[in-house]
Amino acid sequence: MTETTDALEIRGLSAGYRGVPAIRDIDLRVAAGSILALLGPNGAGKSTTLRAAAGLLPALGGTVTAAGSPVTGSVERATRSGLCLIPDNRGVFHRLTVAENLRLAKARGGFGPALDRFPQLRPLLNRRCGLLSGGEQQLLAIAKTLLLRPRVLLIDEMSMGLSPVAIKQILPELRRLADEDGTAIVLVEQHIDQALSVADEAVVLHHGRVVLIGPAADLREDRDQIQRAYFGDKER
Ligand SMILES: Nc1ncnc2c1ncn2[C@@H]1O[C@H](COP(=O)(O)OP(=O)(O)OP(=O)(O)O)[C@@H](O)[C@H]1O
Repeated sequence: MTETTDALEIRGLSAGYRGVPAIRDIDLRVAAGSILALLGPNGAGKSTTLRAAAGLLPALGGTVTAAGSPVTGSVERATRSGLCLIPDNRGVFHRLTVAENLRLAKARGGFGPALDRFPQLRPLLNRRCGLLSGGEQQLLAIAKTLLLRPRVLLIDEMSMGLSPVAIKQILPELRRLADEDGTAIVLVEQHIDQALSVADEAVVLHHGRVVLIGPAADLREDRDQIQRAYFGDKER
């Protein structure tokens, strides 16, 4: 990629529920074509960070910029700037078929390009989404989002409920999306090794704050550092 500006820039972001911050002063930058693994123990604030970045939660402080445009606190502006969130429930409609779910993306050229990328979905087109496996549902969620040509893709709990085989199938697709389409991806993951295997950079949150940030390649070699961050040791 020749683009050098960050596709997603989060500065000093605080957000929470009923006015009580669950994340504080979060700084994150993700370049186009890059994958950031957002890690941390249960309740650290990973989902809250994604929701606030996507405008689903108002910011109590700080700013979010997507593809160069200010989008803080606005789903509409975030969507217009090409920011998409795949929530932990995948955001697919269980009573609709795979084809109907894909049609909802209202892609100008139809949903053919999504099937070219994920041919495994072709034989499932007429199946109701509720009858798909977890991995197939996640592939559908990614395929549907891909039709929107996201510049920034936020994925919450990517591998929740998926078998190791399904995870191994999906992670390279995310890498391809970043490498070939230049999409900036933030991946919230409980499986640290899987996340580090595909990410360029990783951030660990603890009690709503960033406690560790570094290149994924370095953190793969130094698991102790990640371990300590999960217990709240701040190393940056
Ligand atoms: N809807 C809500 N209302 C009130 N508090 C919430 C709500 N959602 C999350 N929280 C609280 O905000 C904090 C951060 O939660 P969040 O879901 O962002 O953490 P997480 O890192 O994604 O956790 P997990 O890995 O368990 O999904 C937690 O203390 C949680 O209890």
